[in-house]
Amino acid sequence: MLKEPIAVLGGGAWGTALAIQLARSGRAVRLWARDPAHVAEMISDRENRRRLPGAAFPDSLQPEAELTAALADSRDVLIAVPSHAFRETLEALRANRPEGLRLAWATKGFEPGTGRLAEAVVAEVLGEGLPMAVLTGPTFAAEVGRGLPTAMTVASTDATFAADLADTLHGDHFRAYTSPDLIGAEVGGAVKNVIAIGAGVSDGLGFGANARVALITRGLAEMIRLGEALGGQRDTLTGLAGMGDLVLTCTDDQSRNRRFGLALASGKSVDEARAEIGLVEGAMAAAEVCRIGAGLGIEVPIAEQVHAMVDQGVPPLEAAEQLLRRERKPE
Ligand SMILES: NC(=O)C1=CN([C@@H]2O[C@H](COP(=O)(O)OP(=O)(O)OC[C@H]3O[C@@H](n4cnc5c(N)ncnc54)[C@H](OP(=O)(O)O)[C@@H]3O)[C@@H](O)[C@H]2O)C=CC1
Ligand SMILES: O=C(CO)COP(=O)(O)O
Repeated sequence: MLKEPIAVLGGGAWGTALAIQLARSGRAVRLWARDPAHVAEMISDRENRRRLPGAAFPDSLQPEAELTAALADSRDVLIAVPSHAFRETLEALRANRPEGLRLAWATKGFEPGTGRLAEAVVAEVLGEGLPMAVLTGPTFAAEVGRGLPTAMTVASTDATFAADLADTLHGDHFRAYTSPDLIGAEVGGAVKNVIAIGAGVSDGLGFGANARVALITRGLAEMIRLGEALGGQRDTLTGLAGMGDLVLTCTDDQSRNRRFGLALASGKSVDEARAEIGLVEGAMAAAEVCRIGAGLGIEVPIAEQVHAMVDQGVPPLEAAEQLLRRERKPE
């Protein structure tokens, strides 16, 4: 087990839950958040009351307000900020780049506005050749914070880095599976959020269990088509990082993406739903899934209707009817 520190960048629910899980192994963890007042609260409370209340910090977890301090003795860095803040965080990291950097991220989404995968953004900002890993899978932060049984995927281009991360995360109630398929893992985590908005809308409109499962299954088909075309593997997309996370997010109200869909179906506007729920990655990713699909000549009909509702003001019932009116075709 590695004892050298790891820095977690991002003091949201997920950065905090992962920092706690990494620290449960006894490894030193520096948790950096951008707001010094928030960090001061975490230092005195020994928990993140703003974002993950009730999950006590293990002794080896140290909140940090200064990025330079968080990175001073950590060559392993895990980014857990939202996708819209990913590039900016990489740029801050570049300015303080540790010697021998190995970079992981737990962000789920494509870069808003460009549709780039996170690994492409990493290569652009930090250069090629860096050991990279994605932490993903069906993992609600609150449940990880409470120590409830969880399984996740650690996908990496570097087998040693994957093994080091998985060893640190793995524990009595936590199973970390390794994979070499970074792209499949990334696409699964980004696309499932879009489909979960659709599942929330469907349930909110009262469509029932048949429609929900039809969306999940046909959503998986969209995810696999897109993921394979981008270079990901089918096994990854039908595993924890793809189907697992898709089912979790489409079926449980802990999901913000699902709740956003429920809110739209109840008549709330996109802005009202966002204000109520906070971060909704799928609302940003829908346009990017459509952009990537169009570029590759791949059909993504569910993502298109989510994009229409979120970005073009199409009412939920009309979007659902568009999907139902599509031509009959072989499965
Ligand atoms: N929550 C979950 O269960 C899971 C989340 N994820 C993914 O993790 C990522 C983060 O989500 P989550 O932690 O839940 O989000 P939260 O909404 O809980 O928190 C977002 C955090 O990001 C911080 N942040 C926003 N912009 C910046 C920035 N420019 N620089 C630094 N920090 C910034 C916010 O800081 P501030 O508090 O100051 O606003 C906040 O602490 C998302 O991509 C999500 O899909 C993945 C798996 C599970
Ligand atoms: O990614 C998640 C669980 O795996 C969290 O999903 P939400 O962002 O929809 O809450």
